[in-house]
Amino acid sequence: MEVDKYVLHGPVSLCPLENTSAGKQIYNALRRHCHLPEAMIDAHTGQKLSYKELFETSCRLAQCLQRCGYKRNDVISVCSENNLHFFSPILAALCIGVVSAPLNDNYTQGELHNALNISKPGIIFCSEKVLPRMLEVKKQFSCIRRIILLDAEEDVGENESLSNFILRNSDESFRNFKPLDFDPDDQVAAIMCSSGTTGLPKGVMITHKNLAVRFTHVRDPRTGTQTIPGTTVLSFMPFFHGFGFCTNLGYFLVGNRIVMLKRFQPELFLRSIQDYEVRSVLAVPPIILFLAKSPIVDKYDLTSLKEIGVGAAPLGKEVGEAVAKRLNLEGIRQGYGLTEATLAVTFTPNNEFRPGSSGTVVPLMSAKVINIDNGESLGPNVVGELCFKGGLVMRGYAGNIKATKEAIDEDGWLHTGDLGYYDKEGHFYIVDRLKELIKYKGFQVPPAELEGLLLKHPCIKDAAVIGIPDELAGELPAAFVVKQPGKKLSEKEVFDYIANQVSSPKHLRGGVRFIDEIPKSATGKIVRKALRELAIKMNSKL
Ligand SMILES: Nc1ncnc2c1ncn2[C@@H]1O[C@H](COS(=O)(=O)NC(=O)c2csc(-c3nc4ccc(O)cc4s3)n2)[C@@H](O)[C@H]1O
Repeated sequence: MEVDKYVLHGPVSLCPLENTSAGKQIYNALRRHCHLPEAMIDAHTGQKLSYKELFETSCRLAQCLQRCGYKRNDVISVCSENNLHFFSPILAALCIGVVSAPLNDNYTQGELHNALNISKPGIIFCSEKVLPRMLEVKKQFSCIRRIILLDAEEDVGENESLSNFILRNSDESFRNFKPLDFDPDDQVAAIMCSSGTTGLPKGVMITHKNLAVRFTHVRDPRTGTQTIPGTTVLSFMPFFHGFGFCTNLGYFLVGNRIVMLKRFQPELFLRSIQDYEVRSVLAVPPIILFLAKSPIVDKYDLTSLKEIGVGAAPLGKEVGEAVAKRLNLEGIRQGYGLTEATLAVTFTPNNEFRPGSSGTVVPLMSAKVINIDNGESLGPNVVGELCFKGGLVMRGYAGNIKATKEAIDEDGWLHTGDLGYYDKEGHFYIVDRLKELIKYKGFQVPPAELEGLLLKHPCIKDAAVIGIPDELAGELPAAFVVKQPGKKLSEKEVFDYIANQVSSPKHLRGGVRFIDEIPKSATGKIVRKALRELAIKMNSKL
């Protein structure tokens, strides 16, 4: 173990790290939970999926994929709003070493094109809502051999419904299906979209080993009550994002009763907690702000709620304290995570609530805070870049060795691009972001992606995008634009130009500002700090 006195190590894991694939672990867990009547409940319709149904559907799908010639390292994609069967193909893929590439169901065709270029799936499981876009994009990808509808009762054109795909490609011999054996450290389980510290979205390769480490956390009683089979949890984070993806896999492993929302709807969110007597929920800061401020919260009986976890973006200390007081909780469990490290790498351990802190290092991980000028490890209460090492760190970015080496150094330390510090008791506090990444309501907005689109506009000579602080959303994407000489262009035209090409979180809600020149360093990098200061000055004149 690292001897540097300023390296912090997570506590000894209370659950043994199983050296088997995540697929085998999930298979064995689902089989164990077959007596539990409810795995997932759709809060919109009341429709239920039992653990027996989830287990059998996943085994049947594994048999289907094998019969369709899918082997280890082949890729499937799932592109759908949260759905009862979102995870069935993913659980099947985990069992046979096929890689899952979940995609944002709100992606435009252009965004889907970029993402599919990374993962190149053979089958896409999508919802009827996504199908039209997927059919258009499919024309440019010869690798895509099938599109299967997760939420259709019957086939749609030549695209099979999930039930018909299973009917036509599996039989009762699925009961003999057994997950394959392979080295968990060697096998990629999922490719998740993330832009990392800079540039365009990349494909984060999460291995079976990464998931196995996460699975030790979900069974660790120090991480909360979600560790108890049958505990009812509310799940509404997008399943395609690392936060929702990995937490739900953990819920299945434990045998939780998952009440699912397709997206956050205030009344349904509160009514679901009340009616299903939800005990635990994971959320992003905007939802915590809602719980702190909305008058409708008092209309519902939320006394079943004993645990709220939050992460993916900064949470104001006062907001967390206000919600804990309003809901009669000891505190809000904060976690800090990134897609490149599977899920949370720091987390509020049992009953060690520190307002404003994102918790302590999780088991099987190590952390250090480094001086960004000389790379030296820093002691407590000194701000520097957060770095993490251990079993949660991704394999790398798919097909991008250069970006991988920029993120993970030769000693295996993941450089997060986040600034923070830890106190004398090892509680971490996130202070700011070194990296370009903008977080709008917990969603990633890569400036480079929007800058690339802006530079394609005939009236735009140069452009830069930054995040403007916002109490509700965290940050709002804002553009600085240099017009081509003699060209006319309005702020609304720029806003609409971007909005027509990208999904909602990337819209320029922070505004569009025209300037004569984008500030750049000697190496041609955009000086975003100068733009943040300019935005403050310009706003102060509004
Ligand atoms: N707690 C936090 N405070 C401040 N910023 C936070 C943060 N967590 C992520 N971030 C920011 O999001 C960036 C990463 O964005 S990302 O790639 O989209 N990934 C994520 O945001 C991400 C992936 S998993 C995950 C979490 N899992 C959890 C499980 C339990 C729990 O209680 C809390 C959490 S947070 N977050 C980080 O680099 C950082 O800039």
